[in-house]
Amino acid sequence: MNAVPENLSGVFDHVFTCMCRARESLAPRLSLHEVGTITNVSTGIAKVSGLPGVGFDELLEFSGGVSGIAFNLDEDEVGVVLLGDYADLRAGDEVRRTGRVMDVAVGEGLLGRVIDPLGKPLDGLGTVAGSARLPVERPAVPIMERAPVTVPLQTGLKVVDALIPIGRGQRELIVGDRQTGKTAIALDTILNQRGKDVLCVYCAIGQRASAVAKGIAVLREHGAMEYTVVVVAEGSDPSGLAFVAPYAATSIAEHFMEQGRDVLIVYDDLTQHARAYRELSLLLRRPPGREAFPGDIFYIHSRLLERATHLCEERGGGSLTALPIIETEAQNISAYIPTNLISITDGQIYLSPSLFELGVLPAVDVGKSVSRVGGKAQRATYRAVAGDLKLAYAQFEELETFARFGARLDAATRKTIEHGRRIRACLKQAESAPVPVPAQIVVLLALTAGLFDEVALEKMTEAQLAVQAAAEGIPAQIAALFESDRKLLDAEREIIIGIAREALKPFLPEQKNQPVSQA
Ligand SMILES: Nc1ncnc2c1ncn2[C@@H]1O[C@H](COP(=O)(O)OP(=O)(O)OP(=O)(O)O)[C@@H](O)[C@H]1O
Repeated sequence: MNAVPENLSGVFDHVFTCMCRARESLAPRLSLHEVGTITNVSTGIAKVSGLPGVGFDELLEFSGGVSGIAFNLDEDEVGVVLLGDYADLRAGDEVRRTGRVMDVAVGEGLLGRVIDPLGKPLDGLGTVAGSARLPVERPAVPIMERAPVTVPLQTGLKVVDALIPIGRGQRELIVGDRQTGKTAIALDTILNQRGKDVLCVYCAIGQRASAVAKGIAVLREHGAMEYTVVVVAEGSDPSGLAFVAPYAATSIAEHFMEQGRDVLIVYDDLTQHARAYRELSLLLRRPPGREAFPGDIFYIHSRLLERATHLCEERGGGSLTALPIIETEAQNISAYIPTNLISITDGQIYLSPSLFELGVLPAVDVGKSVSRVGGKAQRATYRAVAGDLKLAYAQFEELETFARFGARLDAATRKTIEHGRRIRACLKQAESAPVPVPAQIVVLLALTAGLFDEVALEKMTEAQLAVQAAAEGIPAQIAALFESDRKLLDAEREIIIGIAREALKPFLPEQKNQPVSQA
């Protein structure tokens, strides 16, 4: 306690100071809150008046805990996209400004969780413990802070890793008709990141609840949820949630990337995202353009995918690889949304319904697929084998069309076709069964060396599984080279081919199944 001064004026001073302090502590703290009213509510949209100071993208609070984003700022009305159940909202209800933009919880606590784009848990495992919050809309990393794509992101799918390689920090589109295995490719890639120090974010947009549950079950079954965050906006959720879902998922992924981690994000799928945005824009009476999409439909996807990158060393060297999925109708990849996405991304994996019907799974059409930057990230061993393979496969596809007409073929052409059929058989792969790098390399080397050419087509699946299993026998010092930038020496190649030859013995015709002399 302060001592009371001895002279009288000092006492007055002291009393006065105390009174001032007391008044300050009693004074009510006033802060201004703008409160508006709803003038109209329709499907996922509200019109609000009486908020003259509201900013674009500002988060607004409605009664019942529903939030919304200020989307259209007109002179006397604000068009708001609703982010929750709007059934109880009525014209005349109050709307409050929050003075902030929408943000989402981020951090390690989200790994293994299934959440909605607002960060609410959907898995019944209690509240989500984020370590920080980040705005859902963030500017992309400036060019000067980006590094070239140099490290491969193994998908575990032979056809992709060998022929359409993806690098960490790349954006590779997965495009195809309905039910052609688009989700399966993305999920397999996530499964293959187990033990590879890559965190994953799977963002399901506008899908049926059963399809999402199936995907999550696959991830759980293979122990992939430990390093994965699942962000879900189901088909039955308001369009506003579907619209913000990929941005929120990207902020979650970016947080890991900024800590120097490698991250993979899957957007399944952006066709539904574009449709949700079209619905909101039409309800907000924005002018429709081609296919009734609003004028800024390209921008909503480019600003999203531009956030995927490989950061330079000064920024921690993390990376964010994006696998957006797009659904086409009747194989029309030149429709509006697919062409937009093709031009934004660094390549595409095209899935063909005709290959799917023929049972060539994954149904990747190698001719229409491309990876514009991943080739530079591909390891030297892969590049050496994959170069020959791509050429041989392209030749085969061309010749196969002629062969269908029953034309009489010369011996060389027949050989090319038979070899091509074996390449196709080797690139087939079951779902949820990613193949590790050594097993892929031994199969690909055996293929290019023509070892499979003597195996009957109907025995190919079994034969290549045997070769894959034999990869266990590759000496450790050679297996270590697969991760390095050095090409295999001829002697090392021979060792691997010898292992494959041994594994293939039981599948060769009788007369060939003799002990092979070294000569
Ligand atoms: N490599 C594979 N081997 C066997 N079956 C597969 C393979 N890839 C996909 N499938 C099967 O094909 C079907 C369609 O796969 P998926 O759901 O991934 O396709 P989609 O194109 O994502 O479908 P949608 O258009 O509904 O999103 C599924 O039943 C899946 O099990």
